Amino acid sequence: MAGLIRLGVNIDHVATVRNARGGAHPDPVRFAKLAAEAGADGITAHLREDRRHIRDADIDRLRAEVDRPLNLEMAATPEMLAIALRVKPHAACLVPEKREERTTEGGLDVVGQKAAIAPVVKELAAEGVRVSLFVEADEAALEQSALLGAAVVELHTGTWCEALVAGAHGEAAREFARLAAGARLAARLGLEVHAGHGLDYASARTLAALPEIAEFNIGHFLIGEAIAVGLPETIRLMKAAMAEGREARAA
Ligand SMILES: CC(=O)[C@@H](O)[C@H](O)COP(=O)(O)O
Ligand SMILES: NCC(=O)COP(=O)(O)O
Repeated sequence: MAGLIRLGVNIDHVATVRNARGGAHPDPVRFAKLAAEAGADGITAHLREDRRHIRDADIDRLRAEVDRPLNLEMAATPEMLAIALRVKPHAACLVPEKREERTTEGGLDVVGQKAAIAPVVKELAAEGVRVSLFVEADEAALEQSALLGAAVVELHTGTWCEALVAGAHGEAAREFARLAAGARLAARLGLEVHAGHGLDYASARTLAALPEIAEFNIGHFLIGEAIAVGLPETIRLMKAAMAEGREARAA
């Protein structure tokens, strides 16, 4: 039987909530520590070029304060490369980025952009950073990823997850078959196989059956669920604080 799949917890959207008010609360580093205590195998954070959620200082603190491997998601740009070489995360996952997108919309064009990606992979690897390429589960992308010298590919699961949520059964079945074939090919090419984007309990359960997959990176769903699951206790603590204030006044 294949070993257990590692879980990388993406804390981007703690920072999204923090930034909505421009203050320091909630703190993504606190959530990363809680995730680590709860069994997360790694922490993932995407430092977008527009800094819409995670910021440079978050990355520095995640590296310094959290006792789990940090997977830094980044565009393959000179600015991000300089940051990664300074921070030296455990891993760097190169992802495509568009300013106007709400979230990552697909895999990296490793074939069309190989000239730009190759030196980034090389420099990171030379500094001991494990390089992962976030790609579609397609033959050309996987073969090119191996040629580029990446240690890992993270298969983009977003299209499959969207089809599942929409109840588009035919498309979901085709996408799952593509992911399964991609995972097999990537493993044959000597790449470690990760998967992520849009995963929830149901899709993670289904995808975990693929024996080649070593790691999932999951964020948006986990943070959304954490708000729901954590709300009752938070309300209890707030009511207790309010009652204590009243009692103190009466005393
Ligand atoms: C690369 C990927 O699929 C995501 O982890 C990415 O970080 C999504 O970006 P947002 O967190 O900004 O939605
Ligand atoms: N690389 C995928 C990731 O880190 C989390 O993606 P999502 O669960 O926030 O969609």
